[in-house]
Amino acid sequence: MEKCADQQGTNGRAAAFVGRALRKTYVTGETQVHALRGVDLEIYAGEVLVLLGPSGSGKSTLLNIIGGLDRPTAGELWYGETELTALDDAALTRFRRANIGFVFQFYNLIPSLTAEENVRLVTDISDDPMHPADALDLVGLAERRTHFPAQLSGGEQQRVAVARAIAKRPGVLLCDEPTGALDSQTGIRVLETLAQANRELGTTLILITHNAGIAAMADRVFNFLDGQIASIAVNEKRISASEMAW
Ligand SMILES: Nc1ncnc2c1ncn2[C@@H]1O[C@H](COP(=O)(O)OP(=O)(O)OP(=O)(O)O)[C@@H](O)[C@H]1O
Repeated sequence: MEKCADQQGTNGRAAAFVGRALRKTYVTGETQVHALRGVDLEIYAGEVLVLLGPSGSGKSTLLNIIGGLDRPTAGELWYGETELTALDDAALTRFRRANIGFVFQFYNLIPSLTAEENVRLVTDISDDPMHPADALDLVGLAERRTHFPAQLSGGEQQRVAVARAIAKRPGVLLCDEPTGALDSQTGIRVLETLAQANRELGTTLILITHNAGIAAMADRVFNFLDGQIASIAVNEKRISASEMAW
């Protein structure tokens, strides 16, 4: 397929992702749910992007498609020079392994493994990973390397999950409600860690949240409504997680 997308964003930054006319329809028996109804998007390399919108508006569906966990029903999606929608399953899995880190609301750590061993699960199968101890150091948990998840607070467990996601040095970090299960102080600490990865590793950071206050730490905000991006807000100046109103 011819590449139809302009790879330079309006502000001159290179686009990490370009999507055109993305649709996703879930079919369950007789019922069809149109989760994405023709989404056009550009996501710039190195930006912090927040996806906001009511429950069911399509945010997670889009995040899963960007991360190569799912495929659109129609439309095309590019990552740099690669058309993701043209890849077979094996190639899409390779793309995901090489380029994407995920952080979910529930940390999904393996209870019988220490913090460091949880991170090592990912670094063992990556090409150019950080040392697991360095990734834990980056999220401020160097002293907790040998602790098991049950010996860590919720926020600390989420920071282990962040360390696990960034240890393979992914180009893109996708976070679905990463602070949804955390109190404000702990949530802010986790967001600071994510912002630090964006700053120090240049990782493109895409974050779903229901907390509109978090939008202030983004470069841009996609406001979702009924399976579409209804509007895009640009923050001229983004604030640090610690300055945020929760
Ligand atoms: N696997 C699935 N099968 C059928 N319908 C689905 C599936 N996944 C999502 N949907 C539907 O698609 C629509 C969009 O869901 P999605 O999870 O993307 O929304 P969301 O904006 O992330 O919502 P939330 O904020 O509640 O997580 C919803 O109506 C949802 O019920």
